[in-house]
Amino acid sequence: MPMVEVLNLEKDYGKVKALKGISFSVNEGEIFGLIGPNGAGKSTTLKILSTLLKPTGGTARIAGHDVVKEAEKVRGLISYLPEEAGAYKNLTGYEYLQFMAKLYAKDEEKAKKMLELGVELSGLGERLHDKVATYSKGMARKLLIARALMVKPKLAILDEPASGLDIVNAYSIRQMIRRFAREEGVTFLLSSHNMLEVEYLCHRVALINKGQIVDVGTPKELKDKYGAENLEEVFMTAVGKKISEPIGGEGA
Ligand SMILES: Nc1ncnc2c1ncn2[C@@H]1O[C@H](COP(=O)(O)OP(=O)(O)OP(=O)(O)O)[C@@H](O)[C@H]1O
Repeated sequence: MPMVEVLNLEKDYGKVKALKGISFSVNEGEIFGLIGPNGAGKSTTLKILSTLLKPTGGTARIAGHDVVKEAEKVRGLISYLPEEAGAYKNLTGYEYLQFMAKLYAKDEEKAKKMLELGVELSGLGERLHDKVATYSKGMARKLLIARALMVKPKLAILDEPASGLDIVNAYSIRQMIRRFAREEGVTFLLSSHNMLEVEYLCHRVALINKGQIVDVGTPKELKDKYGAENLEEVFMTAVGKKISEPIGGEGA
C-alpha cells in the first residue's frame, strides 16, 4: 500500500481552479518532491493531505486512510510544516519544543526523549534559550523543522522546507531529511520551487504546473526522457511542450 495516494484531486477557490484533477502516489520510505512555479498548486495539495483544507473533488489517502473521512487518524500519522509557519513567539525555542513534546508524547519518558531529539535537530545550541521572537527567519525555520521531525511521523509533509535558509543550513536540513528517511523510515512529501535542490534530495518528483501534474519520475528518468541536464531544463521543456500558456498559476 502506498503511503500517499492522490486520485483526481481537485480544489476550486471560488473561480480559481487551483487543482485540476491531480494523481500521484508516494511509496513508504520515499522522499518525494512536488515541484513547480509559484501558484502551481503545491501548498494547496499539501494542505489537503494535512487535513487542513477540503478538496472539491477526487480523493487522497494516507496509509490507506481518507484525508476527509478519517482526518483524525491521518493527523496521528503525519507532521506538517506549513510554508509560513509561526511558532509561539513569546516562548523560548526550548519551551516551544518542550510544549510540543508534551503534547505529542504518550508519557513523560517519551516526551523527554522527543525533546532531546528536537534540541539536537534544531542545531540552535544556546540560542534555544532565547525567545523565538528574537530568531532570524532561518533559525525559526530550523526550530519548526526540528519540531516536525522529533515526533518521528510516518509521513512528514514539508512545504518549502529550506525556504529562507542559507546554503549551510539548507544543506544540513537536506542531510537531516535523508537521515530520517534512511534510519527512521520516515516518508517525506515536500514541495519546492528550487528544482536543483529537489533533484539532489528526492527519490522521485512530480512536476506540477497550473494545477496539473505534467510528469512524474526519478530525476534521472526525467532528465533522460527530456534529454535535459537538470530538472530545471526538464521542467521548462515539459511545460513548453504540453502547455502553451505562460508558466505559473491561475491568473499568473
Ligand atoms: N485561500 C485562497 N483563496 C483563493 N485562491 C487561492 C487561495 N490559496 C491559493 N489560491 C490560489 O490557488 C492557486 C494555487 O496556489 P498554491 O498556494 O497552492 O500554489 P503554490 O504552488 O504553493 O505556490 P507558491 O510556490 O507561490 O507557494 C494560485 O492561483 C493561488 O492564487
